[in-house]
Amino acid sequence: MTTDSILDELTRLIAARRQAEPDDSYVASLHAAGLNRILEKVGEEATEVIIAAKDTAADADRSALVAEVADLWFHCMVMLSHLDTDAGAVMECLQQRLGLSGHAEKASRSDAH
Ligand SMILES: N=c1c2ncn([C@@H]3O[C@H](COP(=O)(O)OP(=O)(O)OP(=O)(O)O)[C@@H](O)[C@H]3O)c2ncn1[C@@H]1O[C@H](COP(=O)(O)O)[C@@H](O)[C@H]1O
Repeated sequence: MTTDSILDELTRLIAARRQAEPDDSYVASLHAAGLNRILEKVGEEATEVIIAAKDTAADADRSALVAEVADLWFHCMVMLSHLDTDAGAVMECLQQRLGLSGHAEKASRSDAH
């Protein structure tokens, strides 16, 4: 599977699981618990990414870090779905930024002020 198709498939799965029974689906249980619970999970997973990155710095094995980033991306995707958008919108945003230096973008914002 390509990276694009994995993201598309996960986006489709997450949208479909929104209608499932919370007992049958982790995604449905997050929606049922509500936005605050989803945001709590995003915060927890972000913290776990930071801890894994610190631990990884002195280690050759990146697998724990990669797994924590996967957890964070997944929970962000559930958050986007809960708020009626998806990873496709984020990809479009990133596509528009391709080739635009972060420094140049920031300078263009301060010029506008
Ligand atoms: N990619 C994921 C995925 N990544 C992580 N997780 C779950 O996210 C949870 C993360 O939990 P934590 O790491 O915080 O550990 P925990 O101890 O369970 O956390 P607490 O809830 O106790 O705080 C675990 O239950 C993982 O199984 C995921 N659950 C589902 N998916 C995808 O979503 C699809 C639909 O899932 P269901 O809705 O469960 O059918 C699946 O087919 C997968 O493709």
